[in-house]
Amino acid sequence: MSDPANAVVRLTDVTRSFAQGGVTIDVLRGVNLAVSPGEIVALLGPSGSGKSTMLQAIGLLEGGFGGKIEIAGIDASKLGKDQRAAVRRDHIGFVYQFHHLLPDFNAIENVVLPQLITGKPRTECEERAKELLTALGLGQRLEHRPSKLSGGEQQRVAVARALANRPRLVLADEPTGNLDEATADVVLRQFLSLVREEGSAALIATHNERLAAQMDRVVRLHDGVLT
Ligand SMILES: Nc1ncnc2c1ncn2[C@@H]1O[C@H](COP(=O)(O)OP(=O)(O)OP(=O)(O)O)[C@@H](O)[C@H]1O
Repeated sequence: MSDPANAVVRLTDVTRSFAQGGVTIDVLRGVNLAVSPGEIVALLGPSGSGKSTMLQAIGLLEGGFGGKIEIAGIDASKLGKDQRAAVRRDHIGFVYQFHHLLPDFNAIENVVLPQLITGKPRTECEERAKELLTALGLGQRLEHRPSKLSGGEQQRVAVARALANRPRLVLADEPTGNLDEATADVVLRQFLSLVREEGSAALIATHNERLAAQMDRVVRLHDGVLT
């Protein structure tokens, strides 16, 4: 399914090591991956295998990586901090295990804020926020603050926020890991269906084989490489 010619993200021999207490741990030992436009890829691997480290690398959140990371054809290893932030803003949406919503803002406002940064008029941002939240079944929760939402609802707002700027790539780190099994199923189904509708590509880290089976492709991180 991957087409290396127009990959949304391409990793070539990506490495990452951490030095701790005089010992060096090689977490990523030469990761290669290409994700096609619109493709949804599950990233499986046991705890500590480096899934979060890999997502942080792709999200251009941290330096210190070896190899090459290209996002939408842009070689990120050649970019400075501000340029990396611009690539992140223009092309990437994130969903984390914990929602990280702003507690003093309601659902709509949490989805509007990342859009305002791009300079879009507020009314347009609000329309987009409403559209996404309604598609996720939150049409009756638009004005609720995070503390007034259930865990599954909070996570759905986080999904809407990640998709707000129409990213070409969505990165998700255990997006339903904090939810009970039944809620996780519902939220993941809605998440995948919206990502498909929007045409974004996605790389979703999970421990859960059953959830991974709902995605287009599964890659496994083991001993620092993908299999
Ligand atoms: N900043 C850091 N400094 C030192 N070691 C780190 C750092 N970040 C991650 N590690 C180490 O890298 C390894 C991989 O961690 P990572 O969080 O990427 O794994 P993971 O597969 O996401 O695990 P989990 O599924 O439990 O979240 C672990 O051994 C971890 O201790």
